[in-house]
Amino acid sequence: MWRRVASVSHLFSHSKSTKFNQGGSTFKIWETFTSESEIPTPSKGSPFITFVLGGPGSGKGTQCAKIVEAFGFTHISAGDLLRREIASGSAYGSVILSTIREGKIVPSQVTVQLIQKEMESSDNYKFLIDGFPRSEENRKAFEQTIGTEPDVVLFFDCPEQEMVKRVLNRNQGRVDDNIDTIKKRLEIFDELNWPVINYYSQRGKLHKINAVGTVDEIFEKVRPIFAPLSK
Ligand SMILES: Nc1ncnc2c1ncn2[C@@H]1O[C@H](COP(=O)(O)OP(=O)(O)O)[C@@H](O)[C@H]1O
Ligand SMILES: Nc1ccn([C@@H]2O[C@H](COP(=O)(O)OP(=O)(O)O)[C@@H](O)[C@H]2O)c(=O)n1
Ligand SMILES: [Mg+2]
Repeated sequence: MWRRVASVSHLFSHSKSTKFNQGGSTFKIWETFTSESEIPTPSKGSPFITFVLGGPGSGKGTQCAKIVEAFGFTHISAGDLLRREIASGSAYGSVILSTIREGKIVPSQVTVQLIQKEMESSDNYKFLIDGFPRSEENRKAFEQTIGTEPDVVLFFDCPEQEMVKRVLNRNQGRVDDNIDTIKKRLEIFDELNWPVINYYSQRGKLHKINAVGTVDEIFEKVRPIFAPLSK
């Protein structure tokens, strides 16, 4: 199993701040530009962790598949792990299912344990953790249990209308891909996601990517972030 050896500092040559309103409060996020940010050098023996954030239908899973192909990451989708848990008939299955149906967030303890098991059973050291953390609670639980922070955080920024259109056309038979659940998921995303984004933005780890365009166009914005890594 891998063990974290040392953290590497992150240098960002360029950043700007943007103000936005959320629930009546004003937040300021520091944006870093993907083309001008540097990522730490990964080494075998310590995990290189990328969190992949974005609303439902923003294209996280689709871009993860491209990153895996180009850069040899192991893709761990929190949603897929939870759906697998339901399908396996586990004791947590029914509570996970009703939580997903309501568009809410499964208790972090459950999700982090599933992610930890996947990481520990992998021979790889480069991980894409997709759809996680979806809340500050998720983020803190990961840090406490795994004992480390991500090296890179991607945020696929997509307008709501586009996300709704994509989710309704996804056609994977998911219980949460219907208009009622999508509305709830977007509300929860809006409420819980921004503090996480803000946190990583302030730590200089956030790469915000405009998720509108073709899959290939978006991947061309992702590619330079990982270019220093070999497959
Ligand atoms: N850039 C894109 N333009 C149009 N449709 C897309 C794009 N990226 C992904 N999709 C489609 O949108 C749906 C949601 O994509 P997915 O990768 O599952 O998003 P997420 O994991 O963020 O929910 C899928 O049907 C996918 O094929
Ligand atoms: N960290 C996470 C990730 C997903 N989930 C649940 O799983 C659902 C589906 O997550 P997903 O990542 O597969 O969804 P998409 O954003 O890919 O559409 C979420 O709406 C939550 O109900 C969670 O509770 N906690
Ligand atoms: Mg997904």
